[in-house]
Amino acid sequence: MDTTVETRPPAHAPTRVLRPRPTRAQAEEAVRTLLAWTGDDPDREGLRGTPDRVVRAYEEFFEGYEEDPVALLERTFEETENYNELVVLRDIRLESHCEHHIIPLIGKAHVAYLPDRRVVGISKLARLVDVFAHRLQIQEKLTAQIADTIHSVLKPRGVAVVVDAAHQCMTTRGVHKPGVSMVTSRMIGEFESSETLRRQFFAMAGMGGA
Ligand SMILES: Nc1nc2c(ncn2[C@@H]2O[C@H](COP(=O)(O)OP(=O)(O)OP(=O)(O)O)[C@@H](O)[C@H]2O)c(=O)[nH]1
Ligand SMILES: [Zn+2]
Repeated sequence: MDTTVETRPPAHAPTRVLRPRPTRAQAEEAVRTLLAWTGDDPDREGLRGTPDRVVRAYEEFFEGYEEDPVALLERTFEETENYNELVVLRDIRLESHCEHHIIPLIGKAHVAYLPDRRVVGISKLARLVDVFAHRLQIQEKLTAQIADTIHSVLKPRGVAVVVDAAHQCMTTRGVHKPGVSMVTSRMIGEFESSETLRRQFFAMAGMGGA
C-alpha cells in the first residue's frame, strides 16, 4: 500500500451528488405520497399546491450542494499592515437540517482564524457556514467542514470553529427535550496547541473564559 496517499478525504470534499437527479415531477410526486401517508387528502384545496411548495423549500434548504466552498474562499488578499492577530466572526446565524430526520437544527457558529499574511473578506466566512449548513448534516461534520475548508484554502496559523445549535428532532419529537443545545468545536493549528489562544477566542466570541 502506498502510504503517501491520503486515504481519508478532507472533510470539505464535495458530497457525492446523485446523477441523474430525480425530476422535479418525481420529487413532487414523492411529497404527494407522504401527504397521503399522513392520512390526509393531497387533492383537497389546501394541499394541492403543497408538493410544489415543499420542493421549492427543499431547493432553498439544500442549495449548498450547488456551491463550491473552496471557490468561495479563494479570493483572499495580502495583509499589507501585517495584521497577525485573531480574527473572530461571532454569532453567525446557522440554519441546517439533520440528516437523520430532515428536521431543522438552528443555532449559531463562531468562526476564528489566526492569519498568516492572507486574509479573507469576512462575509465569505458567513457564506461558508451557509454552504455547509444548506446540506443534510450532523453537527460534528458541519463543524469540521467549516474549519477544514478555512484551514486548507487560507492556510492560516490556526482555525477555531464552535457551533451551538438546538436540534428540533430532539424538541418536537422523539425525546422531547426543549432547551437543550449541542455544542461542537474544531480547533486546528495554534488553537490546538495554545490554551491561551483558545481562551482569547472564547472571550472574543462571548463564550466567557471557558
Ligand atoms: N451526534 C449527532 N447526533 C444527531 C445529530 N442530529 C440528530 N442526531 C441524533 O441522531 C440519532 C438518530 O438515532 P436513531 O435511533 O437512528 O433514530 P430515532 O429512533 O429517530 O432516535 P430518537 O431521536 O432518539 O427518537 C438521534 O439520537 C438524534 O438525536 C447530530 O448532528 N449529531
Ligand atoms: Zn435529527
